[in-house]
Amino acid sequence: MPKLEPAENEAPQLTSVSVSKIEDGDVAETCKMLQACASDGGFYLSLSSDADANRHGVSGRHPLLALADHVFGTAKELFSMPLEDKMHWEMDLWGELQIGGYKPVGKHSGVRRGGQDGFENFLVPTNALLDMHPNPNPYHPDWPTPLKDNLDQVTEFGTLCSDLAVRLLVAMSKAIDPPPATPYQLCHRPGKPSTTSLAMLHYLPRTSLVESHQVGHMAHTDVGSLTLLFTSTPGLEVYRPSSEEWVPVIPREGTIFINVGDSLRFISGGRFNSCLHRVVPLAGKSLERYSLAFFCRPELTAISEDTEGRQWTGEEWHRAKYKVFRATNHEQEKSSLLTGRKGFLGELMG
Ligand SMILES: O=C(O)CCC(=O)C(=O)O
Ligand SMILES: [Fe+2]
Repeated sequence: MPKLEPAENEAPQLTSVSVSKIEDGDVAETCKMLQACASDGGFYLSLSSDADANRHGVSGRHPLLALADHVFGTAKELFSMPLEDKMHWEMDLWGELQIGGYKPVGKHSGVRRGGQDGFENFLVPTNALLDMHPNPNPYHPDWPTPLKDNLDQVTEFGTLCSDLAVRLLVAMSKAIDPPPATPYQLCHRPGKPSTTSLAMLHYLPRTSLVESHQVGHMAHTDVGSLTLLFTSTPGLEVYRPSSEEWVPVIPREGTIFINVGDSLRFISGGRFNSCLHRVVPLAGKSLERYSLAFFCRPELTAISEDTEGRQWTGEEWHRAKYKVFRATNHEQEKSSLLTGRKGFLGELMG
């Protein structure tokens, strides 16, 4: 008998850990995080706690959350621009690494077989924000107005996300037994060129503008090392390998979701699992969804080995993976690049 989709209130819980406990060196909390990386490949990270109230002032609200609110505002302004204006920044015009620019709805496969995706996104390469050289992508000084007007906050948000990702990598490297030959953070040195990027995503409500075959976000594992995901709207699901079921990620106040990508799976010698996830359509037709995803990715020249012993630089893996996002379902099924499993697309049934 097919497994029932779990109702929200009986969802098998994904692990939740507190950032302040991890940063205070709490061994049990850090082990919980490592276990989640090895099993589901993802976990909730709570940024708010009593300890944070002391650290960050009376409100106890982590500065990253306040900045995220601001960047959501920027994203909403940006996506409300006319399509023809947004297309000036179409990601293919921007640069061949596809770590910057605008992706219109329907460019990639979607969550239903044979269909297309149901979201638009705008990617901001953090290299360009911090104006690094050499830069893998041409710097595009002429940002869309909403981004230009809020560049300081967006830059600060990217910097804080990057700091947090690196602190998590440090905690992981310290706690894992046996310790890695190269601590994970040394492949993610801030200031070194990488494909690290910040994505603003907008899942459109199902109106006449969005065809019925343009739905959600296909099942995939992320190309990089750690993804920091911010959203207040459900829709994201994680595939739990141990029970072969999709588990919903339910947004919680003061909490973000972290997932392990392919690069960290490789760097960890396969001890971590890359989180297989997808975004399914919302129940209400008129609902729309915004999310922010900070993709912490290894340095362009960092070398890691996949589970079949093949070596990749950060850049090579990135290029191989992006090709498959645009392939047909038939092509995608032939390799394990997209979902980590050959012949498994994890599409939404029914
Ligand atoms: O929007 C989301 O919740 C997930 C986005 C995502 O998985 C991605 O862009 O890689
Ligand atoms: Fe993803």
